[in-house]
Amino acid sequence: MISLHKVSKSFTGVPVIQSISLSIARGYIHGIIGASGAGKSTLLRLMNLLETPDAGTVEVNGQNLTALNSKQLREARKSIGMIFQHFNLIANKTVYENVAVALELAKYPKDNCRKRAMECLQFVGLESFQAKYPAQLSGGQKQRVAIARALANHPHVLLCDEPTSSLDPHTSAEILTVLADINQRLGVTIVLVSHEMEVIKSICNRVTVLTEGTVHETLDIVPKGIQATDRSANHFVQQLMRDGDQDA
Ligand SMILES: Nc1ncnc2c1ncn2[C@@H]1O[C@H](COP(=O)(O)OP(=O)(O)OP(=O)(O)O)[C@@H](O)[C@H]1O
Repeated sequence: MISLHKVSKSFTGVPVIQSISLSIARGYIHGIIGASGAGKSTLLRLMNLLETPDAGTVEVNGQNLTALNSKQLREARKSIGMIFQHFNLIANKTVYENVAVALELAKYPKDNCRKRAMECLQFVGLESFQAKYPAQLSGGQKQRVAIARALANHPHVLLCDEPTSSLDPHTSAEILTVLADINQRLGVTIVLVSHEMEVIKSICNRVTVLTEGTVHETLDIVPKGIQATDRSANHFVQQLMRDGDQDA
């Protein structure tokens, strides 16, 4: 579904992503974990070309994004939703308008906009909040609106950048359940960046461990934890799991 081939990115001459090749399988919930500054968010933003790679190619759903012009890229991005740690809602628009704006920008047929926006709000359980403003919502509700907006254009892929990091554990679990539901019921492939192993373990089928802009290891996740394929990766994952436990 997503294929990165030898992708590199530097900021002001400092390499942040170093020749990464990575595949995200269709239908998976694929976690990306690593220490602060490892390059997780940058890697995610390279998947929809919010960051332009200095080298390498990014393919999504069989389309080489790096070869597209800006109009073609705008079109391709309709099938790639994204949510963020701080929700990124528009403060002076209502809940309904926050979702509808994604449809308007994508030139969704005008007659169907209302129906589609309400469908998405219904999916996240917020249809009765349509006239409220973001400031009137809890953090979890704001993230649900952001999810509804990300779903509006029927994406094949949902990129999630620390979607639960601003939320309390209970709300965090609710949002993760919504994401698992989107994956299972709508068949959307999800990439989930988090620094918390507990978050990754709760819904991901696979995890990539990032260290200093390189892929340390990609591991399949089994219900009781992580199936490490080598001792060093196992050690690293155990360390992350201990850190996660301390956070909890
Ligand atoms: N737009 C930018 N301009 C300059 N430097 C940047 C930019 N974006 C990221 N960086 C730098 O790239 C490095 C990796 O950042 P990134 O946000 O990808 O890491 P991360 O693993 O997601 O970290 P965290 O868990 O703290 O969010 C950091 O040193 C960061 O300061």
